[in-house]
Amino acid sequence: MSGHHDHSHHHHDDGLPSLDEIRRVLPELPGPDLESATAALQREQTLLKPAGALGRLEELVQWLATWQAKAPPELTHPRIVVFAGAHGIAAQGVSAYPPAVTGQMVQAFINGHAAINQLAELHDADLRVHEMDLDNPTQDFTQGPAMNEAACARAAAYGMMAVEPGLHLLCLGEMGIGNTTSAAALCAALFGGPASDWVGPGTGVDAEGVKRKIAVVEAGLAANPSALTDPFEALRCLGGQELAAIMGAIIASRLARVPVVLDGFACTAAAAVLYKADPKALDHCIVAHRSAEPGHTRLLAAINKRPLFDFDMRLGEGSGAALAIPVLKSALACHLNMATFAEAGVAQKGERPAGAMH
Ligand SMILES: O=C(O)c1ccc[n+]([C@@H]2O[C@H](COP(=O)([O-])O)[C@@H](O)[C@H]2O)c1
Ligand SMILES: Cc1cc2nc[nH]c2cc1C
Repeated sequence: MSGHHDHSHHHHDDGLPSLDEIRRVLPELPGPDLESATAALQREQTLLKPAGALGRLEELVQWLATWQAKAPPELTHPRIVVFAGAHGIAAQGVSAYPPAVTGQMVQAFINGHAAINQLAELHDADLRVHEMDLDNPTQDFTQGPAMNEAACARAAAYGMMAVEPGLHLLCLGEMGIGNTTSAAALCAALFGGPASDWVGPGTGVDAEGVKRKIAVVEAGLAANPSALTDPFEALRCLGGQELAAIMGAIIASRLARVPVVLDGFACTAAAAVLYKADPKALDHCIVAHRSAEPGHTRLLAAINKRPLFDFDMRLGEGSGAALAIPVLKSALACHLNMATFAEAGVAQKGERPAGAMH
């Protein structure tokens, strides 16, 4: 030990946790609450339906109970958080839209003009939009790390602050022109394989654009050899502020007992950083949908997640995650309000018919 003033863990003067401190929380994250899971399962088994007949709706209620640590679980306070970040590589022509759209869409979210506004309102979810330093895009990662240690840690800590105890569900989303290129580079660093395995059309670039994206991802990996050595280093070198914030929000949710719904490709890529550091770190997360972005299918396999639905969506901004809210509410309404066999006076499986001859 080096005495009282050990500065070896990159403590920042701003009092925010460093990436190393975030890394060291992972082994200490709370596990599943099996008591609540069991209580929810026991009620499920009494309800008026053939055993297992509500399929994944039954699983979802168990999942809510397990990670809220509450039986029955609740879903009157869902929150949707959208983090917006600006990417240096957006200047390389990797998106079908100009970089300025990131800030313009933030304004649209504030004005209630976007798809996510409609979904949040329809499903009574509290929508929060966090704009992350849009005037200061990350560095172009083909030239070196996208973020320095402090910027990445600050973004992660900012994401952690978007979570409060008492929330029943957190739906995560992102907005960031260029971030499918960043996410593809992150996936290639985390899981290997050629850049072409992870790159797709994003907002809708043509075949030439996809080639350009592949070249940018390859150049990014070549310029950041350290990204292959560690998941948090991959995030710092190839990620973006909104992706670091999503990573932080996932950890904070686990600590606050808030189950998490992940959205599409970039959102899942940010989560995959944690999976790579500790496969149990995403046990409190579900992936709402399979994005139309082709790399998402490979990414879902890499983190061992099965999405709830596949609607060919590729919007981002938390839209897929928001669509999981009515599914979860439906599952919970059945769990809370159905009658039991006994209450309804309906015969159980294998019960002897009343008055049957023997
Ligand atoms: O959610 C997805 O899977 C998804 C797939 C393609 C594009 N997006 C959205 O489009 C933006 C990134 O696309 P791009 O082409 O600029 O890299 C970003 O704002 C995302 O929210 C989102
Ligand atoms: C218009 C537009 C809306 C979006 N929402 C999330 N990503 C987006 C990208 C674009 C281009």
